[in-house]
Amino acid sequence: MVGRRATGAPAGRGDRTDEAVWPVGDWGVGSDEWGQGQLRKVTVAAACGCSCSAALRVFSSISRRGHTSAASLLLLSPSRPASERLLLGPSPRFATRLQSSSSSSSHQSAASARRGGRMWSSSQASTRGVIEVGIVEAGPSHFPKRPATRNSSRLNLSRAYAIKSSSVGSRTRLCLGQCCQMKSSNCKCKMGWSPQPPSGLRHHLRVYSSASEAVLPSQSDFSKLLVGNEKIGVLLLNLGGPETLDDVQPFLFNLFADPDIIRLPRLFRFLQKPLAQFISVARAPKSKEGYASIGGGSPLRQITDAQAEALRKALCEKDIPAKVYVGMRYWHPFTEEAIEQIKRDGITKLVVLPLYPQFSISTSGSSLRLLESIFREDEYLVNMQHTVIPSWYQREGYIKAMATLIEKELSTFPEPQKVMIFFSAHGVPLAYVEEAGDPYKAEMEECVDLIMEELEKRGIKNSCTLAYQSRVGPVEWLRPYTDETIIELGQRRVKSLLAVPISFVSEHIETLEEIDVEYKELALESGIKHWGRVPALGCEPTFITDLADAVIESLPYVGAMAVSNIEARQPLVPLGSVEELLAAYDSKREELPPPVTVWEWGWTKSAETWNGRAAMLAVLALLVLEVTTGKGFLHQWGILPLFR
Ligand SMILES: C=CC1=C(C)c2cc3[nH]c(cc4nc(cc5[nH]c(cc1n2)c(C)c5CCC(=O)O)C(CCC(=O)O)=C4C)c(C)c3C=C
Ligand SMILES: [Fe+2]
Repeated sequence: MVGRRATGAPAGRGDRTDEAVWPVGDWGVGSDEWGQGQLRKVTVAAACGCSCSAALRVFSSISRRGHTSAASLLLLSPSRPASERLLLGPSPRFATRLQSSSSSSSHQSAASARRGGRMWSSSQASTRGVIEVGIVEAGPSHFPKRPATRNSSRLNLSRAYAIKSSSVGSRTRLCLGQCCQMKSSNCKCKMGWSPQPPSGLRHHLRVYSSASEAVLPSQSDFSKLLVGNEKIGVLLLNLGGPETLDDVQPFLFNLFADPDIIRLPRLFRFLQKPLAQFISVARAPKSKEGYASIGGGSPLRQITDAQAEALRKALCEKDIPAKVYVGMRYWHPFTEEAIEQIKRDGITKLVVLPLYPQFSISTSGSSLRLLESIFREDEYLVNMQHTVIPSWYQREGYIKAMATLIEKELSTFPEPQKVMIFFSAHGVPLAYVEEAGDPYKAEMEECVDLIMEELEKRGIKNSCTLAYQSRVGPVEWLRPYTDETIIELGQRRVKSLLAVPISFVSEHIETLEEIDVEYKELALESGIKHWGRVPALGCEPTFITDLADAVIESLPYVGAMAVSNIEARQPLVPLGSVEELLAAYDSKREELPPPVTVWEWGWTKSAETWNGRAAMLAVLALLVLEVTTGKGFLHQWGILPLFR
């Protein structure tokens, strides 16, 4: 990855919407509940990015339920020429792009081509604020009445509102961000739900029905449409960290007892807790040293709480009254505690938002797995509608916020254009990516591409590198390693490095100690003359606003539709239920080899690690023996007494 450069602008970003391509007469909302049997034509449309994938997901749900024979889905993106319509067959897998060849070259950037040319992917759409329309046509026989289910992810087409914003263009964002922003001092919903959204908001929203077309009156504005009588909750998921030095060992125990962190083969699962106990006790002294050096505990809780409050305010300013909860995976406030509070508050719609921009089995995946087990066993939660935003590294607001931080930090260097931008991501064991299909590495690389593209648009053309930090244990992790890369860059006479922590959105031990202290020291020793570090996003306003937009964009789909990303051929679905996301993921997953018991002889990469460790142990044992007994090779050769 060293020296990778991102070129070109993503397709369609910033394109002006052409009203002419909107088949206005043809689209509308099926006002019937799913399965009334009267629906001849249903249009699923929504603004702002999630629509394309949402339409795909509706279509895919229909396909999966066997109602496919006459159904077809036409996706129209107003930010693209009419020639780029997608006609989807019985499954999105067989998507055919109509007349795509004529337009693809002009609209597909090098970066999107590198990412597989997913011109219709929701991730790109949501990055761009595109409005897209999907039309499902089917006769009554294709919409048989569905029995009511307890499944929280049931498909309910009446919830798929058609929304059209009059201010079309690259920044449509459901209109809310532009014409309805209120100053935080005006924010009425301090701690709960405002009974009525403020009146006088002009959303320019039009809701179409298959029979008629009507402009929404102001009191039935968009936020009311989304919120209605629902009590909306947002659950922020994060890892958690020890708040005192006494918390360190039990925190480490919780972490290593997680089968998504230390993966043992089924047969050895009974060893999970004893192993966690052993490793946590063994690692605690080193970890404690680290936490002691950053003030005696992790700042993660405080920062995440502040982000939750900032997000609540941002949502409130956008007329979406919601409660925001924090659920940590390995320390207080535990996810279980957050869920109890959600139940006590009577939340009816929940948006689950992991605070990791990129998805990994070991982070968001682990928290979702926990949620799944909690949801499955609880009557209230089974019936509560929810959706998950599994990763959001591609969102425009996040990318721009990161670019702005980098730009600002670059300007502090004596020669900004000569600085190498050093993206350092938390690593994961290689087997997660190569054997278990963790999308983490792919998402990380795409994320770096997007940030570099954004910087390039601002005229910043520095070189960059991506490496992985914080490896733990004897297995091989994602390469290149941060420490080795720093040394290599020093040898290549790179003189200025700007470290960018890319997998975290808050400061914690791995930024404050590992990057700021250990890697800085290593860099200076390796010949780097100028070192800088970009701060984590924390409560940076552009970032928080973007998270709020992500939540708002997901609301029409809470409980309405969810389908596997794999089925829809997305890099990762922007939305889905916990259950379906994990089901999709699990169906692809292979059992990982055990991380600790792997032993290979020969000169493979992992054998190198193990053989090296075995040799070190043997040498150490000989040394101890020699020092304690005073006999051995070193004494015979007269070497050891020299050190006395
Ligand atoms: C994207 C972020 C993270 C990934 C991926 C991740 C994977 C991962 N981590 C460990 C082991 C440890 N992680 C520890 C702390 C820690 N890790 C992350 C983030 C990711 N981990 C955070 C935010 C924190 C909390 C830091 C804090 O301030 O408290 C620790 C404890 C700290 C230490 O002793 O170094 C360990 C251990 C593994 C094994 C893993 C993937 C399998
Ligand atoms: Fe970690």
